Amino acid sequence: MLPESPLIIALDYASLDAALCMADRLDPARCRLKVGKELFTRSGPDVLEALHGRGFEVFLDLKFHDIPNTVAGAVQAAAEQGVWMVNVHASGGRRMMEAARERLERHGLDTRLIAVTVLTSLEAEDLAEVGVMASPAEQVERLAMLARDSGMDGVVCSAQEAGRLGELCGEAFLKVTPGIRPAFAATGDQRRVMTPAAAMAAGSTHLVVGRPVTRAEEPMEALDRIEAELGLG
Ligand SMILES: O=C(O)c1cc(=O)[nH]c(=O)n1[C@@H]1O[C@H](COP(=O)(O)O)[C@@H](O)[C@H]1O
Repeated sequence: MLPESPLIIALDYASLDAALCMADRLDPARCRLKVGKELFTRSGPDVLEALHGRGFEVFLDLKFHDIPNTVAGAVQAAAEQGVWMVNVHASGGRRMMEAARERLERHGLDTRLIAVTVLTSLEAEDLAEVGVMASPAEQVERLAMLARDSGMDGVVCSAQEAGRLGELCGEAFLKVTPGIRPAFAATGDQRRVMTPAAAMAAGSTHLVVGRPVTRAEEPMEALDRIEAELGLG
């Protein structure tokens, strides 16, 4: 792993075969991989074993959100399968996040544990519809501070919020930012987006990139262009 590579490629595929086909075109020295809900629900832990076997570090993105005991058990199960990072929803609250942290510590598991703040697909009107009257930026700040105080290693947020969170929660607090759109890629369903270089300049520690690489006609070329933009490699 290039220690300086902040890139996490989202393997959002409907089958293990399709996911491994893409993984085989990527290089574990140049990126980490993210396994999300669709792929994991279809393939189960086999996908983790297959990716670990190919030398990739994996972010298991299942965004757990449930009562504390249930989330702690799920986080433990993920960590015991050797994943590099796992996440929960910060809106699950302090006791849920603390239970997850405590469970990892009790079992000596060093998987990074981060919390999702406000999804990058949501805008102010969407929050208002679910009864959150704060702006996305305010809600992200509130949830990030709660996540830090509850023992999380960092948060998932939009790059637009990463700078402010650096001031509030410190540089070492991880800011994992999806909604990354290089100039050559379509925005799609994302709302709060930024280019890779702008996202790093804004204070992101890791960039989650999905379709701009995985749907590109030449995924490696897309990765090359992002690395060039970031001055990597
Ligand atoms: O937790 C995430 O990774 C995540 C949080 C969020 O707020 N927004 C978001 O897009 N994601 C994930 O980041 C990836 C973005 O993929 P692309 O939009 O294809 O680049 C998807 O796998 C999403 O599930």
